[in-house]
Amino acid sequence: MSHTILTGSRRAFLSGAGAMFATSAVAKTAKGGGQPEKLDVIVVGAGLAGLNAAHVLESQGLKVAVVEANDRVGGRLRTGHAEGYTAELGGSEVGPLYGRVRNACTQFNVGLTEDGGKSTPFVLNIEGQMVLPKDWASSNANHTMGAEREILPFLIQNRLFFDWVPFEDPADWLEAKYHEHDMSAAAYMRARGVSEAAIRLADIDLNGPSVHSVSAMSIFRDLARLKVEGFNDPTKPQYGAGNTSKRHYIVGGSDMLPKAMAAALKGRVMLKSPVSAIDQTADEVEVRLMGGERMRARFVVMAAPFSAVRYINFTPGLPTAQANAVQGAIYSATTQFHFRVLKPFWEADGLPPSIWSDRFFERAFVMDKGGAHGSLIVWMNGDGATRLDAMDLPTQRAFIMAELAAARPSTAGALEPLFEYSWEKNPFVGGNKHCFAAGQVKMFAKEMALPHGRVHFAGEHLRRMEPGMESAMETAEIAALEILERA
Ligand SMILES: Cc1cc2nc3c(=O)[nH]c(=O)nc-3n(C[C@H](O)[C@H](O)[C@H](O)COP(=O)(O)OP(=O)(O)OC[C@H]3O[C@@H](n4cnc5c(N)ncnc54)[C@H](O)[C@@H]3O)c2cc1C
Repeated sequence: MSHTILTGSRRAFLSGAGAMFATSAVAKTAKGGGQPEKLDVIVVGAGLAGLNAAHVLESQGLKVAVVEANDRVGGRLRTGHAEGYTAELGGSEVGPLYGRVRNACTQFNVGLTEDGGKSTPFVLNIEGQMVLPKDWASSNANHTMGAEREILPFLIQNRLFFDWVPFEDPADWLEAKYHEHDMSAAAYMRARGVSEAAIRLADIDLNGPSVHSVSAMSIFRDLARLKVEGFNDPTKPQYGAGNTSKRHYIVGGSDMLPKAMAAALKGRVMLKSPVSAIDQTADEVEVRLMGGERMRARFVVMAAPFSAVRYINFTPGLPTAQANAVQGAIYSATTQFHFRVLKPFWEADGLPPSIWSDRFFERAFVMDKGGAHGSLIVWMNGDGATRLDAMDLPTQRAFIMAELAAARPSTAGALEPLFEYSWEKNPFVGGNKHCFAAGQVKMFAKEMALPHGRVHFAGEHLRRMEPGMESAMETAEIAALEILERA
């Protein structure tokens, strides 16, 4: 069997713009009867979590290898490039309190900028009507009730849940006294007299599968953390220009950071190497790759999302709470379509450029980058994206363009497709972020991150305090420290 070892050439290989890995970098593993190489730690997954765990462990002298299922490092940090346009298809905003991400940028010589592009004002497109935000309260497309009528559809979730957050300190969300809030966001709203029309609109904006499945605790945890970073005006959106807290973006694209981190590792980063099984004894762990290769180490950091861990066989099996957390994990699907704007369609109809809609495309942000007239990004979350994932992406794209034109005829002929990406269709990621379904915080949130013998867990899905990229870094640090205490 032929193996490619990425050692000396790895740095140049990884830092090449848009580098794609043609060969799996599996080294010194054995198939069948050969003697597998002994490592201190095998890290599964080359997202931020896996790469950060590998760095912390290497910095303490441990021998580490990273195995990655896909043909690239970075996981949910993924940047597309077209002439004059850099498209972030995954994580991009570096929050003001992302100490670990910011440190890593300094350590690995990756730049940060405040310039992430500017978004533009929205027009609402509800029940086939174009409604200016100032006219929403009196619009006949607005079926919400009483004081709700004043709240713009994309602010309903923020506005309502912000006032209901039951804990001040985001670290408190695991405490048993808050378990009574661990019910679906829809049930939570209903119990507080929110109209069905408002619940339906809140569902469109949710970054989770659906308000009917996601626990209110998932929303509270996010909002409590946002409050700490200074988001204290729920009359503004969390995203885009509405969020005034200082955010940064990675120069050259978000995936520059994981590429730099991978290039700086001493050990191997093995691409196209999906792990299929983890067998452990009291002394060591054997990791089996889908190709049949086996590797051994004293410990494993499992930094794959639970949506992918569910396809890995563990012997002995995971404890019940953790197995339930893996099998029951729900992820928010996200699909994005990026278009270059060929002509300023908003000048033709005199409406604000961006659109927030109850049609399939949900959100269409016009940004000031990507050409003379900027770009348009369609961003679908949750069940809305899942509904379309049965179609292949080109079919989805054609459908979305038709939907945009039906909502707003001036977009016809005004958009040139650039990129599209569905996170749910990536079987090794499965979605944008982990959410708890109703009842799951109570059922297993405390146990899901515990080590299973010699296997330690890391990744965004195990977040305690921090969100997004920072949570990947934080949980990796915890897993690495747990191992260092035992090594
Ligand atoms: C559209 C989108 C927008 C986002 N926006 C932001 C934002 O603005 N700010 C922010 O902070 N965060 C944002 N995030 C979230 C952020 O990107 C993630 O939280 C973070 O990158 C997750 O890192 P991770 O290492 O935990 O997981 P991942 O990045 O998913 O890495 C896991 C890795 O494990 C690999 N893997 C899976 N199964 C196996 C297997 N069997 N064998 C080997 N390898 C395997 C996967 O291929 C993957 O590379 C966004 C995410 C998305 C998708």
